[in-house]
Amino acid sequence: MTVDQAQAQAPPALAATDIVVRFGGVTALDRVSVAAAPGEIVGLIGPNGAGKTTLFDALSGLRRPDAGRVLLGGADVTRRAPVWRARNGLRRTFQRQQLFGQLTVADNLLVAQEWRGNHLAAARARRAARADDVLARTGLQPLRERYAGTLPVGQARMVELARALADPPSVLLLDEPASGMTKTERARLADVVRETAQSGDCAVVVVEHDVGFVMELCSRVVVLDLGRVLAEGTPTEIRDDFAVKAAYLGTSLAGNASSLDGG
Ligand SMILES: Nc1ncnc2c1ncn2[C@@H]1O[C@H](COP(=O)(O)OP(=O)(O)OP(=O)(O)O)[C@@H](O)[C@H]1O
Repeated sequence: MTVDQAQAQAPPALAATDIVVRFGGVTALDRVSVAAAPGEIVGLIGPNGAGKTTLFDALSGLRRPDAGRVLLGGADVTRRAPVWRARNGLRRTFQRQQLFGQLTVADNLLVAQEWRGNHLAAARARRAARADDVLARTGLQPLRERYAGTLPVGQARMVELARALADPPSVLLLDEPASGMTKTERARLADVVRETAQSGDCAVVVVEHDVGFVMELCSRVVVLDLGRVLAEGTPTEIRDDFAVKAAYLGTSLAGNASSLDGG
């Protein structure tokens, strides 16, 4: 069975249907639906203010939608708190970093596993081994004893990703993970995300302003504009979609229209 066939058969790890979020008179999301299967990497792009972060907030439980449903592994979690979703496999990073700056890199990864609450020596050793494994996979081993708050932005972003992986996720939401990263860091980020999706059977949704990065990394792309799904398809289909180009032109992201053309 090919990966595509397996994904077609598997129930979505994450599915949101007809999500509506309003802020007073502003409809930030207007019946938005999005799904991601285990092993799939979905890109979520759109101009500033399109509703990308609001959708992540609804998916992760930080904002209760005015309408619509969020399913995690087939279970309706719409009314579940963020912590419940996190304990059931959903992890998220934020547009603005949310690291524990006064802890070391290694401790950031250990804290992420504390909710398991088992403090027997064997359990602690398992958590430390898992943190070591993730630090190695993300190239962060040399920084393990550094305070997270002292790291440059690209490395700090990688620590955020590593912390999200410290306890294996079934769904991973990444909000602008590549922002502030060097080219080398981006390449590593892409490798780690691919590996997480494939070997961890994890559904990944990536919000990223770097459209070229999204087109390279994702097998499917959803384009939001003014709180609605403007287009959805493979990177090639999205590149060819005139409406997508029109949405990007005339916004502060106009420069990315050329990324749509150039890949
Ligand atoms: N807390 C809030 N109160 C009022 N309006 C909000 C709030 N959060 C978001 N909005 C509005 O909702 C809409 C969607 O915002 P959102 O931040 O989700 O967009 P975005 O696509 O993530 O944008 P960006 O790419 O700039 O991060 C915008 O019109 C924004 O002004």
